[in-house]
Amino acid sequence: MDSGGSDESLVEPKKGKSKTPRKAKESVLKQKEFSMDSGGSDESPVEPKKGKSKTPRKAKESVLKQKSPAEFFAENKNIAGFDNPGKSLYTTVRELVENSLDSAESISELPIIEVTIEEIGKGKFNSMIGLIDRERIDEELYGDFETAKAREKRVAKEARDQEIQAKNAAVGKKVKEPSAPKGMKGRGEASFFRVTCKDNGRGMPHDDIPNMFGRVLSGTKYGLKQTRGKFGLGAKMALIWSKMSTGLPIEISSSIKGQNYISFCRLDIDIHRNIPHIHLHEKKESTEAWHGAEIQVVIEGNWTTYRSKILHYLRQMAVITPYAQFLFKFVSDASDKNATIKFSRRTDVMPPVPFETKYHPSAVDLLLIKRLIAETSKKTLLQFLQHEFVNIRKNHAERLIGEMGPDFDPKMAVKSLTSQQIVRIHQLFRQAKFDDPSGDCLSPAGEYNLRLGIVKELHPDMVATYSGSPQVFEGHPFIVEAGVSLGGKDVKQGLNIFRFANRIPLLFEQGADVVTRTALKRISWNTYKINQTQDKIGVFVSIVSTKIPFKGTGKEYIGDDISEIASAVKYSIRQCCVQLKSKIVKKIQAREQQERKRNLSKYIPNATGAIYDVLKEMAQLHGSKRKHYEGEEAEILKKVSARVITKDTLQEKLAQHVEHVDYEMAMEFATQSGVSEEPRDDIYIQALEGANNFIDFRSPIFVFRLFQ
Ligand SMILES: Nc1ncnc2c1ncn2[C@@H]1O[C@H](COP(=O)(O)OP(=O)(O)OP(=O)(O)O)[C@@H](O)[C@H]1O
Repeated sequence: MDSGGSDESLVEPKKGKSKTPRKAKESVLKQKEFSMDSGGSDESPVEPKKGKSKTPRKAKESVLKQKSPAEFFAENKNIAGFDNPGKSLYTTVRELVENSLDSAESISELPIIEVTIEEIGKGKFNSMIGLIDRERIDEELYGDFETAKAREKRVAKEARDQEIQAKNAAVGKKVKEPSAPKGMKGRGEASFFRVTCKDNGRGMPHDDIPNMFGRVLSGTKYGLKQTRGKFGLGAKMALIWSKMSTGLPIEISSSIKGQNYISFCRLDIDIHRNIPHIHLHEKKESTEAWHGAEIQVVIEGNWTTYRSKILHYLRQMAVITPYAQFLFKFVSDASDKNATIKFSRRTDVMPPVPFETKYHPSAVDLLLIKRLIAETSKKTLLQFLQHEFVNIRKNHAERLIGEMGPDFDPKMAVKSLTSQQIVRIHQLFRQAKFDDPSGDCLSPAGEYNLRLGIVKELHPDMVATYSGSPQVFEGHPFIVEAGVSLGGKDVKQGLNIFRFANRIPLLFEQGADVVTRTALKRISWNTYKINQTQDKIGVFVSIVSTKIPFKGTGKEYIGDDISEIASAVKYSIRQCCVQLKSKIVKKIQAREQQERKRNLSKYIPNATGAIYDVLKEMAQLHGSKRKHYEGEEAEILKKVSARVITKDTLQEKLAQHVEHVDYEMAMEFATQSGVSEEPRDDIYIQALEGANNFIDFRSPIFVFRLFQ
């Protein structure tokens, strides 16, 4: 429990690097600077004073105060996706799962992730924190207290409602869910959950763990790299929420490949100072060869209302990361609520690991240029331009320096640049033209994975996918991939939209998202023979980038205001629609033709009857010499008289002909709509023995002969 900030357990945050030397550049722990956050250093020139400023002021509201980032996010937790207990349970699961995926992928390990949500009853929770369960004494104090009169009224109303429902059910009308009784005051009983997430990822350096989990805005993913995490916030928000709702600390176990111990850390966060507050931090002997992390946090939540969202999230995550294995468990004292769901790995093909890239000159602002100058190891301006940015080669850098003016020189010390000179560089970066960043550093899900996911998830009748080439917004490369499906199981009529950003499923704030808006407003589905309201349309769009322009830190949607992204999304969806259109048109044509042939069969008896009557009449005329026929006609009439051609033979021939045409149409139909929908024919491989130097693949309708 929170010991109220005992000094012995406080870890002095280490700026930037931990003691342990690390090789991998991308895992260097960084913290975002905040003026308030002095990191506990005594040299800090301005000690933030809580409460009052020196100047005496009368008006209370004008008292100057500062907040730490942890305090800010604790007070505004909704902007990080922690709006209410249910949503907080969902966001906690997703933050932990996304960290696990990032971690396993960063070492090219096929992810194996186990998520357990254990429901903790009030009694168990109280005993965990050493609180004695108390019986209610004064019932009237409680929000759910009802007077005898109110109870009577409620029971009568419930009885009336039940009667109406029974009547409705009897006449087949839709039965409404009974609403919760009104008039309850208070927030009701809280539900508590222990959330555990275990992975087989990179693990964390022992000394960095406290800052990674106990200092808001610290993480290893601030560089320009496609990662799910970005803000250095998610895990800390789970801890802040646990501190706010249960007061319990977070527990982290971690081991790095080749390490012979497991780091264990139990900590909470000093919200006012934004530093970790360590309860226990130790190295345990390890006998197993496990590497990865296991994070455990106890929070208030609401499983009933967010169950489907959490499962939906995991299912969609399994769609976009089919190379990962997820095991989800819900454990409760009520055994009928228990559930175990395994999302098995469906492919071993993992997209390549995205790599860190440098800034594009058009993506930097003044502040960033200053930071890059302060951090660079390069000595001269020329080296700085050439090595700290993408798409500036040596001679290009020289030309740019020439353009900056007479007080610039390729050999000048980059650290000696004045503020004005930096502004000049910035101005030139904005005006000059540079090649677009290549997008090599990105790792999209891939058309194959996307298609696999769609087919697995929706079992559609038709699907088309498209993978766009890298594009750029504000100097950041991005790639859009899309899939459009028609039909399938559990798909509602109209548009069913599935959004992914840096391989994270986005489930909330759908209405304002660029994908939803594009699909709803900018695609004229009719043009592609798709009925926007009647057809069951699945629209999948996955965007990857070194910077996903999420609205808010909750990573719930991408706004519709970045024209480059909006038009790339539109283009990708349209490309899928174009592919679908040709399939749809052919399918319609084939179906119409097939229909025509079937109609023909229907008329065979009448048609043959009529023809045969005419032939018989003609044969009689020909036989009685009242009319003379020659050649082929005479031959036919002779066969009619000899009863070689009868009504039955005619009918048979006509039926055979229609059957034949129908078969051809069916074949064409099968080719167009995919073999999976048609009965399959076996094909046979000829035995290898024998003198032949070829292998035949035989089917009733074709033979493939492969020569050796
Ligand atoms: N399961 C894990 N395995 C390895 N490292 C982890 C794991 N979970 C967290 N970390 C480390 O802790 C850091 C902080 O995680 P946190 O979730 O707070 O932020 P983030 O993932 O960097 O960004 P975001 O707030 O956008 O999710 C990460 O950058 C990562 O280095």
